[in-house]
Amino acid sequence: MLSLTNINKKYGSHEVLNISEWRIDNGIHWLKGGNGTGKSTLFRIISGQIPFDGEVELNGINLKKEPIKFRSKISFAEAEPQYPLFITGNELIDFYTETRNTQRKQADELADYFEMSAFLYNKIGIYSSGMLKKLSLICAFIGNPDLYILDEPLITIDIASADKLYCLIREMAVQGKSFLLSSHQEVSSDKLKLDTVLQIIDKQIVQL
Ligand SMILES: Nc1ncnc2c1ncn2[C@@H]1O[C@H](COP(=O)(O)OP(=O)(O)OP(=O)(O)O)[C@@H](O)[C@H]1O
Repeated sequence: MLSLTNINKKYGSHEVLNISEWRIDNGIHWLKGGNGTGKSTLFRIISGQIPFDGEVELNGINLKKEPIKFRSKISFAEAEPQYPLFITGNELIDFYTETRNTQRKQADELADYFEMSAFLYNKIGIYSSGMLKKLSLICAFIGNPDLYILDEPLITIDIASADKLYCLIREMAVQGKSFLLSSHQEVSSDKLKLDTVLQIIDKQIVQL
């Protein structure tokens, strides 16, 4: 499903990742690990957000050769989402709906599901951190990608919302969608059946 080949990422002279070969199949994958090991950097590479040396392929689509097609198959929710504070949740959702070429109905159902509908007319600047996180999760689920990358999806959301997120991930995995998650909190096996648990050790991805 997802493969990385000869990935090298440096910030200046600081080398963060050096991965010769790595691949994962469809499923739910959890990337754990300590602060600064390179999880967010890896996610930004896979989602085409930052420059890097090497090749990334998702279901046979190469990120560098077919960037638009590749991006349509992937969705990425940042650990700490940052949006313009002067737009409303609705305006952000409209943007995602339009760029992902999908119906607004899907986003409305997601907003209801995460109990965010009442806040979507408000400007993002007045959102609480949990509301902002839920908005970013709603945006991540808009469209029909093959792989969802969720960086620290559990931070700042309440227990009920976390349970809803687990439930949504389980349902979508049954439909054949794949997930790459990071979390500093343990992901308990009764909430999610993980296919692999991964960690970045010495700039490489290791399966635990
Ligand atoms: N834009 C950047 N410029 C310079 N260095 C960076 C940049 N982004 C990340 N780094 C460095 O790269 C390393 C990996 O950072 P990254 O954010 O990928 O780690 P992480 O595993 O996601 O950490 P955390 O668990 O704390 O979120 C760190 O040493 C960090 O300081």
